[in-house]
Amino acid sequence: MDSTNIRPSTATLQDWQKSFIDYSITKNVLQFGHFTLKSGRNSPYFFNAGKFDDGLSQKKLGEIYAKTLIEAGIEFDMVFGPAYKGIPLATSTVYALSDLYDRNVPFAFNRKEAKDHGEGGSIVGAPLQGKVVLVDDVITAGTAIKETLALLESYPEAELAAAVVLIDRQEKLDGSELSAIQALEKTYGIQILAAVKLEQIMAYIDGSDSFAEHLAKMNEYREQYGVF
Ligand SMILES: O=P(O)(O)OC[C@H]1O[C@H](OP(=O)(O)OP(=O)(O)O)[C@H](O)[C@@H]1O
Ligand SMILES: O=C(O)c1cc(=O)[nH]c(=O)[nH]1
Repeated sequence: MDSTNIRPSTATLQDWQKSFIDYSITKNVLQFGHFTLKSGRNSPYFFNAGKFDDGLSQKKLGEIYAKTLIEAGIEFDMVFGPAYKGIPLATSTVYALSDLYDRNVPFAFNRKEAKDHGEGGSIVGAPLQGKVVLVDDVITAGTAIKETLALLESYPEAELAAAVVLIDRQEKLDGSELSAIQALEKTYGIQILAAVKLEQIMAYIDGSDSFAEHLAKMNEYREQYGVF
């Protein structure tokens, strides 16, 4: 790519966001290479929250979700984690809400395949009711959030009040100029919060020689699929 096409970064980063991105790189959660996304797009980077695979990681993540929710003043009654990667995130979030904010919040998660023995069903945990906050790792096309909205249609006492993700990939939906977050907020009126946006990840690695090649590929990807 011609370097004159690279848009200068205007993204600002708070210290905790820098620490989080740095930690994600250290844990190999934030990876660079060739990845096929659920949407079918070929991405030069991937955020694999499954590599947050120990107690300290989950503690840090729980704190980020809890802080994001509380500081945004979101009103909620329970937390929902969509399978699979949303499941540990939901437990870490409610643990942090209890530990740091003295709020004992119920949580639930789904099974990808309904169980037909034992307790049965596809929802595990607290009854789905009241204002639900979804926690997930990444938003790309918003499919996971739309699936949760569809699931909640069977639970008239529950409404999706908000969603919190770690990473907003800031990608245009096919045939649209809107990102998944913009489209979901517009269509369903739900608030979606992201701890870190792609532009902030790019600003963080900008200037580091070891990431220069990856950054160039991310710029190309962003020119093709990104919202600005
Ligand atoms: O915004 P979207 O286009 O839905 O993409 C993001 C979703 O994709 C991944 O989950 P995946 O469906 O791969 O399932 P997993 O949690 O079982 O890995 C990721 O954990 C998000 O939930
Ligand atoms: O869009 C996806 O499928 C996706 C992107 C990403 O960065 N991480 C992830 O788990 N899924």
